[in-house]
Amino acid sequence: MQDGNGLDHLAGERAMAQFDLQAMKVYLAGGQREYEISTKMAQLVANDPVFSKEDRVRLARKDLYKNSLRKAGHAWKTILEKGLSEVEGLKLRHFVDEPTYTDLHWGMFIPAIKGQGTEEQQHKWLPLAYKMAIIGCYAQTELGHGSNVQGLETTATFDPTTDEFIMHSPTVTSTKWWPGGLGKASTHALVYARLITDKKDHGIHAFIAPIRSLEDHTPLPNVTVGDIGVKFGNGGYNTMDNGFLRFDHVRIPRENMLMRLATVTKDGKYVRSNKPRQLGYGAMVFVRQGIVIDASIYLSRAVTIAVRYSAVRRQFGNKDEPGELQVIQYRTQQSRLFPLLATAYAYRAVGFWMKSLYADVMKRLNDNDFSTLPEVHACTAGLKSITTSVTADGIEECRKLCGGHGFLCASGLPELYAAYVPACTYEGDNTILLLQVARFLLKTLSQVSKVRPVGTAAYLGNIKQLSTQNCKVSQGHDWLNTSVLLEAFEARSARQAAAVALRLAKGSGSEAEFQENTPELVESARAHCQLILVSKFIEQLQTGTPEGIRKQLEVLCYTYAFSQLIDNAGDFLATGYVTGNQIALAKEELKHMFDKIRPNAVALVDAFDHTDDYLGSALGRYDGDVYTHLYKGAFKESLNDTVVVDGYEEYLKPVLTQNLWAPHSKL
Ligand SMILES: CC/C=C\C/C=C\C/C=C\C/C=C\CC/C=C/C(=O)SCCNC(=O)CCNC(=O)[C@H](O)C(C)(C)COP(=O)(O)OP(=O)(O)OC[C@H]1O[C@@H](n2cnc3c(N)ncnc32)[C@H](O)[C@@H]1OP(=O)(O)O
Ligand SMILES: Cc1cc2nc3c(=O)[nH]c(=O)nc-3n(C[C@H](O)[C@H](O)[C@H](O)COP(=O)(O)OP(=O)(O)OC[C@H]3O[C@@H](n4cnc5c(N)ncnc54)[C@H](O)[C@@H]3O)c2cc1C
Repeated sequence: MQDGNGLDHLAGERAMAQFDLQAMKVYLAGGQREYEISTKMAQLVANDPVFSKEDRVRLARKDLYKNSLRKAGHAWKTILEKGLSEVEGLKLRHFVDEPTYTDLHWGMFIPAIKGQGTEEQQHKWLPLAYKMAIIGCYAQTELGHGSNVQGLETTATFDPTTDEFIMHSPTVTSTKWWPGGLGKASTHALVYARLITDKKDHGIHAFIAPIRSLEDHTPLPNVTVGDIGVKFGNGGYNTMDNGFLRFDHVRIPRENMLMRLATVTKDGKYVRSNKPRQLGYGAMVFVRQGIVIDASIYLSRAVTIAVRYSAVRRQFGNKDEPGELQVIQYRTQQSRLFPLLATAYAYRAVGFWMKSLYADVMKRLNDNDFSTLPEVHACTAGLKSITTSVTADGIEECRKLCGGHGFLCASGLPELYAAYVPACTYEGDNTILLLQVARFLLKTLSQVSKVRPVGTAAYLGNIKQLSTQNCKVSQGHDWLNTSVLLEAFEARSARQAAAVALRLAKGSGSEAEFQENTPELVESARAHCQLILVSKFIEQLQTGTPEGIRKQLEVLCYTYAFSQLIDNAGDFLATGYVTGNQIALAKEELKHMFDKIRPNAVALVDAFDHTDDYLGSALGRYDGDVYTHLYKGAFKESLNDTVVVDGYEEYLKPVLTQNLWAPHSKL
């Protein structure tokens, strides 16, 4: 999608491409219809001055937030006026590209009501939420507890005399802290609190609490609410009003407890449904599955900037070629950049699969089949963890790949990083989530002789074979076989999981021993997730990929798998499945892959189809006209509003003129 001003500095690069660019764009968008919607919504946002991202990094917090409210309001107005569908509206908000209260309203508040509300409750709340007559947030985390959801302290005590719950924040640490949209925008909070009936604590349940007046937006009586303060980076996540919230014996009607999983009757009786209580964590599972595609999008933005810039940037030369070399020609640049490009493609493919996995589990849950829930939980938690960690590190690596200019906000990369890096913490701290995967693996292994593992854990059913047979690769091209690659990842993961399971089984079963082994447990969870990523990327390729792009996708898939193998060579070697020589052969194959990517690199990032507006980067411009725009950009800097800087008279002039006393001068 070219929106540069004519001259294409990257035309030579684009002419080298060896695949069907349009087919790749459609593939990455998830289909022809999705491609058309994306294109339309991207242009709609790019052409509307209200959505401009200019100056975002220079705005003070108050202005930044107000501007963000303006954009969110304008987005909603646009959706209504143009009669956009739900999918179009979602895409439009995506291209507005600012974290804001609507993310939580649509992404967590509504899904939680759908998942945990009875039909009657859905009937009451969803129409209000869908037309945004109320704005909701997801208020789970407190000052004292985030990861440990069972440790939350807010109470909801049932009062049968009035048929109400009394919401209360008994300690400082019980203050709700972090919920996005809570600080200034929300009228309602989905509050996770300890349910107490007749002095009995039934654990954590969800309640809808009105927190601000629908008349004038002031906090309701006995509700203390506000924004928690400025966060990391300029712009970034500061467009979001992450908030605090305290209740001082605030009464809400009994019907405001979401009662699909458990009910409190009028006379105060607590009745659990026969559904697993983990369904109360459903909104987190929903967002975690969506985060995988999101990771691909963020990483692809950074990679687009770094690839285009690396093709424009020239440093040094060699005696064999005239002029200076494009930095993308350097093997070191390729070995840092191309695996990230391949990773962005891998996460896209796996993200598509995640959507189908989620759709499948939802269908099963509707039919009261809960059998795949543990596997889906482990999968969404693990892939959320790996993809966000890799993406955050990848954005930072792309910044370094752009040299000094990457450090300028004009590169778009600092802000991208600041907006993205909290993904490693929200929706579950990444280590906590890997420990969940590890627990799942241990449980699966402990039952393997009785219960055949399914889905992404099915390979653990072959644990004996995977533990005894070693890798057969003897020449480089032996690695160019997806079964060989898959078996390597399966064997490494199975062996790592079995080793730590065995060590724990030999012990006393104490919590201390478990804690002692958590580093190995996290490593084994990571190995399992890397296997899922490689195997699902391969599987997606093998199911109906158009001819014009298959070869390139295969190259990217091998690049991804080989770079994972090499980056984790220590683990692979330690399991004894592969030898040092086999790893060395994979390294050679990876270089061959880089040679195949090189002529296609710019086209492969063009296929992500990011507009210049969405990228917001002088380095990543479609037309490659980097230097002109970096230079022009400097004149937008507020320090350059005046030729002589504000502060000269007070602070610079005295330094320059009061030279009577010069203690360091020897003259
Ligand atoms: C439209 C949007 C679509 C997509 C979004 C796309 C992109 C998103 C972009 C932006 C997102 C926007 C904003 C993000 C804002 C952020 C919001 C938040 O951060 S909300 C708060 C999130 N908090 C957490 O994630 C807390 C992490 N902690 C936990 O999840 C749990 O408490 C933990 C699992 C760690 C607790 O462990 P434990 O004490 O052991 O658990 P418990 O006793 O409760 O349960 C034990 C039992 O249950 C299993 N289990 C745990 N979680 C789940 C689950 N989610 N589903 C199913 N099962 C679960 C657990 O494995 C264990 O099982 P066993 O008994 O061992 O079998
Ligand atoms: C930008 C942003 C937006 C957010 N939005 C929301 C929101 O909308 N709604 C909401 O409810 N919450 C929200 N949160 C909160 C978020 O979900 C929590 O911060 C997150 O779940 C991590 O919990 P924590 O802060 O308690 O971290 P902690 O659990 O205190 O983690 C601190 C450190 O301790 C380690 N650790 C903790 N327990 C263990 C253990 N058992 N074993 C080993 N290591 C451990 C962690 O790995 C981490 O390194 C948001 C957070 C951020 C940053």
